[in-house]
Amino acid sequence: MAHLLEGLDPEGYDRRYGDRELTRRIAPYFRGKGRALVFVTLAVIIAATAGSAVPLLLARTVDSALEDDGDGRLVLLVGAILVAGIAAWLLNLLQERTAGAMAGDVVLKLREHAFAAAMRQDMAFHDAHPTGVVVSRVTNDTQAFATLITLMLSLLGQVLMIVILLTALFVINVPLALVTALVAAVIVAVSLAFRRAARSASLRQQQALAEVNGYVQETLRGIAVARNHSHQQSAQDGLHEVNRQWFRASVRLNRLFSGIFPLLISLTGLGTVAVVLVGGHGVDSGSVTAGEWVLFLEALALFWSPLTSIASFWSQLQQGLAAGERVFALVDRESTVRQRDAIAVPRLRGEIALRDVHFGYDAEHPVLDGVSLTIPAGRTVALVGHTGAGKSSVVRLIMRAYEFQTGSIEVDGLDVRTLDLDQYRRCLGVVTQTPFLFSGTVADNIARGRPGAGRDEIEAAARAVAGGDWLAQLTDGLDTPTDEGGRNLSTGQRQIVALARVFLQDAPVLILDEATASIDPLTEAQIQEGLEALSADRTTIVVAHRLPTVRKADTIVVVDGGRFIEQGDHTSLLARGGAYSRLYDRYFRHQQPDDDPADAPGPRSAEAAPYARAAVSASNGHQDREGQGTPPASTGDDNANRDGEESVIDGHRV
Ligand SMILES: Nc1ncnc2c1ncn2[C@@H]1O[C@H](COP(=O)(O)OP(=O)(O)OP(=O)(O)O)[C@@H](O)[C@H]1O
Repeated sequence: MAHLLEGLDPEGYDRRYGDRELTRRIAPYFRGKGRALVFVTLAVIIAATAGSAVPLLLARTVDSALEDDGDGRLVLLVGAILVAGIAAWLLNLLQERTAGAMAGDVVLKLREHAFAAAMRQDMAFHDAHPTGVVVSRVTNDTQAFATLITLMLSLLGQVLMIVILLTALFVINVPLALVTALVAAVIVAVSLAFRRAARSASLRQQQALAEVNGYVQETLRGIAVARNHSHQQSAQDGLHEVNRQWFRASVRLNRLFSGIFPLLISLTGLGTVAVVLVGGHGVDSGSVTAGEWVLFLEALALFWSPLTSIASFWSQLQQGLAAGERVFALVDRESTVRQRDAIAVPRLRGEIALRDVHFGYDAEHPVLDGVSLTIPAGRTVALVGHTGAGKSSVVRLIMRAYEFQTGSIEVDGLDVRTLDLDQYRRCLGVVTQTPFLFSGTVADNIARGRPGAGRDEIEAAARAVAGGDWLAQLTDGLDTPTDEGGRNLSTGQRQIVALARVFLQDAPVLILDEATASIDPLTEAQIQEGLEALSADRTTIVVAHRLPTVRKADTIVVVDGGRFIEQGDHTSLLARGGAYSRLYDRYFRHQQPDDDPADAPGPRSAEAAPYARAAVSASNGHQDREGQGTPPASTGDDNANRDGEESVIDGHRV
């Protein structure tokens, strides 16, 4: 059977929880529900007792009729059967309603916890685990786990009824009760043996379903790419693959369940034959009354349902337990971004220092190789370099999206790992290359910068970017609807909305990853205007792709192969005639139609190239290193400059 499950491994953070541990984890979700629990338990007990009374009274009625006890007694017995039946039905109804409400409440809380756990994970987690798979845990698995509650109660009622009836059977006739108990024991033993296999098969099936969810979600998110590159067939093939895994897991589960039922039915059939034979013999010899014989047969029929449904319960029960394991694995997963302390940071001045920071997304591939940089509060630093050099990784570390391996990052002299993470992140205004907008309106998205902000504050933030002129390009100004992700807005417009959002947020530190996608000159001018206004009095770190941003930065840091190879301002770096000068010559200069002759690249005299902002310092600690002078990602002429380029070696302190 192992080949059926090839390629379906649990996710890295999955683990097995024992039943006891799962029970311990679920118990807190019932806090404050003591009365409801007591009521449900009592209702289950009374309903099971009333339900067991029905066959006992029935047996008594048969004997009474045969013994000719009189009509009055018969009517009394029939009335008692009716009352017991109605009581059992009514209590079961009330019990199920109360338990249903309780289960719903548990789903509410569990789902919120699972969602919070997914939200607090580091970006490495989200890189490794497709969104659809995580969504499946937060939605489907929480629900599947909560159905356990109603299932357990129903099982409890059934088992209780079996215990009451079996006790009565032993009191009435021990040999016949032994035959009945033996049949029941065999059925339960077979069901229990089936338990382990069913649980692991259910787990596999749910994993496979989550894989399908994840694949479909990811493919649909990238639908434009799939279409543009005629990837539809390969996308379909990919679905076929994950769908086959789900199919194999489902077939295995189905095989397990389809095998168990015929076996259980046959066992019960044999048991009935035995009770008929032994009971008939007992009636013949006078040791058993006809009513008691009927009771034993009736009991076996009554047992059959709960005993066999123990097996069918297993299906849901195992699915519920497996789902619980998956939910708690998510809740228990520790983010790799770990804070050692939670120092309050109501407001930062904005001085940022990286000291000998080493970082890799995984252990085998170092991305940042001992980078150091100090940015005084209120200054602007532009990170420039070729695609994959490590620019975005630097800002991701400052944002605490990933954990760095060694070195330190300090803000206002405090180790970033000791700060209250939520408060710290609120101090960072982040604008990514293609900002994500939520469905709603442009105003709603700006308002996310400061929840609770009034309309006038939102309007003021919108006007702070290019005087609000950009609103005229939208169909409905601030009330223009936005699709999920902001698909109905251009990349430039999305960046403007994100800038306005940061204006409202009024964060002391601004982190901007400039769009590499082409943006029309008007929008670019508006973004520049907004950026200038925003960065005026706050620390700004820009992953820069545009000349105006680079030129205006207090310090430009050239990133190459995970190292900071040059730092200085535009004029001084041009004067050096090094890596920046070549970047400028081959990339940035072309962005400026009216080339400033003063900007012509090439070595300059030291006097002509004073390093501006002496307070900004950076060093990579790697002297005399060969670099590559290739242009950034968006130039489109990467290959032309990749090879054979002399590189500047620069480990100086500014
Ligand atoms: N989430 C990730 N998981 C694993 N590796 C990554 C991840 N993001 C980036 N990398 C790798 O880290 C290196 C640096 O990437 P980074 O995004 O920092 O470069 P960049 O200089 O910002 O490039 P670009 O200008 O193209 O955005 C690259 O080799 C890249 O492949």
